[in-house]
Amino acid sequence: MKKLKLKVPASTANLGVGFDSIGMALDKYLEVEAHLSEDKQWHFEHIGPHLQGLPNDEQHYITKIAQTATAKFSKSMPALNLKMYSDIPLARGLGSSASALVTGLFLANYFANLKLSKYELLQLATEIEGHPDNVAPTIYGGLVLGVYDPDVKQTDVSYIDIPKVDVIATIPEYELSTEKARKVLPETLTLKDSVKYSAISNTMISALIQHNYELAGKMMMKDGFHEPYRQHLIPDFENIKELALQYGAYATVISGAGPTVLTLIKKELSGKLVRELQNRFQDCESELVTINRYGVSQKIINL
Ligand SMILES: Nc1ncnc2c1ncn2[C@@H]1O[C@H](COP(=O)(O)OP(=O)(O)O)[C@@H](O)[C@H]1O
Ligand SMILES: N[C@@H](CCOP(=O)(O)O)C(=O)O
Repeated sequence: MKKLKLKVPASTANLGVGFDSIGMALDKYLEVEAHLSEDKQWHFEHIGPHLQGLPNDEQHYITKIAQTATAKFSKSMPALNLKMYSDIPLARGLGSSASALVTGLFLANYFANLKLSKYELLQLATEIEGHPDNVAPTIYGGLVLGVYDPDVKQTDVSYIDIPKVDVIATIPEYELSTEKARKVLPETLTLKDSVKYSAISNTMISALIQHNYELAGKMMMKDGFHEPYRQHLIPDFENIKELALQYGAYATVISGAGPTVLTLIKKELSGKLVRELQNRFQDCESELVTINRYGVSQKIINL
């Protein structure tokens, strides 16, 4: 019997101005061990606090994704026995659903023998998710920029060096589903505003490439695509940002759809700030997170 082990990273999307387009993989993981189920039924064992309450049968999101992927190639997905552990809190803006989606696709790829490359898996992942900002870094690692064109179902991605900064995630104890946080966004933007915010986004990326973190940070905090509409859903956001900027942060932005708040800061200053954030915002968990460079990893074990 063969067992597949997956280690699937979390991600932080948007980085302020890169709505639905920019994301970075983080060293927090969904870890999965899977083998064929003897009784041909799906079984899930969820370990740790974050996965409690998820279904333990074929209603599971991961099962549905695996079945969707295999059906697309006219194959059938065998039932699996899965053991999962995660340190990615759900519905906090750290890409837990993208990690689950990528898990489902990698399981389908291996157990239904689809033989898809990472590039092809990314195409599939983005087609399901609708935007590549979480799934692309989750699959490839690092900082990824991407665009999905639904008319031709094509995703193109590009990479830049990971920023040489420390990253602090301030994670509230309450959940905010991406679905809810997308409902507060406007349907349209004027041409004038679209030009302004894409110019800000372009400048942010160029500054990141040049390791000019002061300018990149300044641009990140000028977002007009999503942050102004979502801030009211995260009552501590402005106070966290004010404190971080007092402590010398380059930028503080909403991570993904929130409610996690992400701060980029010089390595020399991050320790002091993370302790102060923990002290001042005791209902949140503030932690230093490192950037994951390699994306999802998989190992096959012969039992
Ligand atoms: N490991 C997982 N297995 C199954 N479903 C998951 C898993 N992780 C996340 N999900 C689903 O995704 C939802 C959270 O997705 P979402 O609102 O997009 O937030 P985020 O992706 O920012 O954590 C969860 O409530 C759950 O339904
Ligand atoms: N671009 C999306 C990203 C959602 O990320 P998540 O981690 O909150 O699922 C959005 O901002 O809606």
